Amino acid sequence: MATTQTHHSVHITHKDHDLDSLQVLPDSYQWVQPDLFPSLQQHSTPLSDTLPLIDLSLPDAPDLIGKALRTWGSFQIINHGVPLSLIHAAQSSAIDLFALPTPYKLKASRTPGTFPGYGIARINSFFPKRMWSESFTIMGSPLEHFRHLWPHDYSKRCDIMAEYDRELKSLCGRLMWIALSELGITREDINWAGPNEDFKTCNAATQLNFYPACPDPDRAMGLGAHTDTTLLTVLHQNNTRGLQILREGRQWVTVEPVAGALVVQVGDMLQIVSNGLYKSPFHQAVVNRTQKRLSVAYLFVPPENVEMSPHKKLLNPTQPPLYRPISWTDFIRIKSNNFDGLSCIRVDVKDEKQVKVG
Ligand SMILES: C=C1C[C@]23C[C@H]1CC[C@H]2[C@@]12CCC[C@@](C)(C(=O)O1)[C@H]2[C@@H]3C(=O)O
Ligand SMILES: O=C(O)CCC(=O)C(=O)O
Ligand SMILES: [Fe+2]
Repeated sequence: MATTQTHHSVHITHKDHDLDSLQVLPDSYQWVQPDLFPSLQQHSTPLSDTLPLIDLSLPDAPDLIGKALRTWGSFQIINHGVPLSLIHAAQSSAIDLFALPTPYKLKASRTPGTFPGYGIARINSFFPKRMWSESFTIMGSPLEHFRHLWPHDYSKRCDIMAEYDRELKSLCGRLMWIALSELGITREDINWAGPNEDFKTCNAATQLNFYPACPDPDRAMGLGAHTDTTLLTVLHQNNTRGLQILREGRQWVTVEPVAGALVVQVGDMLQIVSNGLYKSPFHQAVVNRTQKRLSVAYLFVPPENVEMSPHKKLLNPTQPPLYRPISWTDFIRIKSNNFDGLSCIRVDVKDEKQVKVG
């Protein structure tokens, strides 16, 4: 069961395992599925569904996106405008990074209490066992870290990541307006989209995730089930399966890799703004015996210190706000101690009648 207790540090030290070199799965990696989804066992009829794949260049895209957001909280897109060459360049930097000798990677480790750098996922602290993965987080410029990793070759790689950030930020801005207009929210209704109303004042992190081939994949977990603390997450996975999304709280559905496609997911902050009409789906990444897997996730978050709240256009006496206003900075702090962050900011049922709507 995921608890608020920290089981072990999320900072890698030289004593940690080099996953590539292990022939058997150590006990510390033998995953215990948390008791988070009790209904998973009760339903034996499979939902024979696949995640919607939407062509962003077609006129019916907004309508299809609206439907996918209300049901899955996720979809894949093609013809999204992000150059494939750029996606591949980012991916190949990630491949090079994780292939570096461990001492190099450790020189670029996350410092405690901060997000950027090399290490293991923040959510590891909520689970009793270790996850079969490594990650590198970029927030702002990766220059200081990249200088350690590639002393002679960091500048070109910084440029690629800066370009990736620009392209993905502009895609996220487009997707935000589609998601909001499907709820009847227009440009006049949002005061935190920035001077050009393109959400460029939002922040973002690019997370490189690496899952080495695993000697005992059925008993291991790449990245445990979680929801993202974002408005939107836009993810590219290489051609190896692994990402699974929890459908209707009752079945894990594998997201099939589609060349050049990007997976879009609702994060907790958009669940708050949409007052629960869009839900951030639980997702996890499983591993396999023969292939290494790589994903590049773009985590798009609200501007700093701006409170997000259920949008007033969505509220009425029968639909009161479900969450109290909160900034990303305060919410990520809550989530660092609580696995289920949203339940901490839910407006109590008994208080609901007293909340003024308008
Ligand atoms: C912008 C973000 C979002 C973060 C924190 C910060 C930088 C790294 C992100 C992730 C990426 C991997 C899953 C996650 C759960 C994790 O452990 O680190 C994410 C987390 C969150 O969504 O809460
Ligand atoms: O590797 C994946 O497919 C999932 C990554 C993920 O969930 C994340 O980075 O937040
Ligand atoms: Fe995630």
